[in-house]
Amino acid sequence: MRTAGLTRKVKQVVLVALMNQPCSIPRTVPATKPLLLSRPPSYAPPSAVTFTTMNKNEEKDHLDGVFKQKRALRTRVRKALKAMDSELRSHEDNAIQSNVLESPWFQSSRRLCAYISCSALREVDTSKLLSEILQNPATGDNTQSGKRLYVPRVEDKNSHMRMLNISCIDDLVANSMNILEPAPVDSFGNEREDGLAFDKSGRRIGRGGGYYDTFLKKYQELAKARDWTQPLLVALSYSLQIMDEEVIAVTPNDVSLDALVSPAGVIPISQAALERMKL
Ligand SMILES: Nc1nc2c(c(=O)[nH]1)N(C=O)[C@@H](CNc1ccc(C(=O)N[C@@H](CCC(=O)O)C(=O)O)cc1)CN2
Ligand SMILES: Nc1ncnc2c1ncn2[C@@H]1O[C@H](COP(=O)(O)OP(=O)(O)OP(=O)(O)O)[C@@H](O)[C@H]1O
Repeated sequence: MRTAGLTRKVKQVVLVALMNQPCSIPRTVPATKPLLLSRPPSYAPPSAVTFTTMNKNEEKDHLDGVFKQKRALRTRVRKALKAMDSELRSHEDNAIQSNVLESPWFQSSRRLCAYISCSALREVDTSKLLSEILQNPATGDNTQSGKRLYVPRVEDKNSHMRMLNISCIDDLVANSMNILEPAPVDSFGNEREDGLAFDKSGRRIGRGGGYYDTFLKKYQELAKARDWTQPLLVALSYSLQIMDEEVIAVTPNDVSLDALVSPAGVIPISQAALERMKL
């Protein structure tokens, strides 16, 4: 991964696509009351799966159970999102983006990784955030002011995704899934800079491709090896996507969130988020 220009003190934030990525919140977290989409499934695995106590067959059965639960939850959340009232959706899109724009951690961040929302997939809108970031660009290697934006580009079907730097919305073209993403080279034929990353806490579930988990794990390891500050992993979430704790089944490969932004406000989860967000 090319990481030119990333320094350990630079403030980085990653905004995660939360189309059907419900998150569980520890009960100790203040702020908004989590909405329970459904009752917890009868089979709720522990958060840290202790594979060491399982033999190979038990491990396989356990993982199959977890993936089955994830599929069922994805289907339920997808349906709830499709049925969501369009006025409520638009109200929540605005509230979530305002909450991000008003946050000191967003304002002070210098490198942001954000998904390009796809309304057909009912993802929380990011258009206002993207415009704000692109209107206030960092110039050259100056990381003291302005922001750099990195957006996802799927590289192959083996869950590989990169986060590439763009400086203008016109840098994006629709891919085979009808999601906008950047070409690997810019209009001058130069390779785009890539980079980004995260930390531990809130559970999440994605679309099942493993793209985010693979990417985040790799970046976390890189940041650790280079002694960089771990970036904040922040999920944008409609109210109905926020689950009670332990509802989401996880495997050891699932990367946890630092914080959620719901229409009602910012919900810090990890210690890193509590420190950086200082509510
Ligand atoms: N805006 C956005 N960009 C993103 C992602 C994302 O979830 N949202 N990704 C995150 O991985 C990566 C692309 N992966 C994707 C994986 C599945 C689908 C998708 O359309 N899934 C359908 C179900 C398809 C099926 O029937 O299996 C869906 O979720 O409804 C889209 C993107 C990178 N870019
Ligand atoms: N029964 C299974 N055993 C082992 N691996 C599986 C099984 N079912 C699915 N997988 C794989 O696990 C990977 C990650 O799935 P997971 O549910 O963690 O994705 P996700 O967190 O929803 O995706 P993303 O990280 O893109 O948001 C996928 O590549 C999937 O193919």
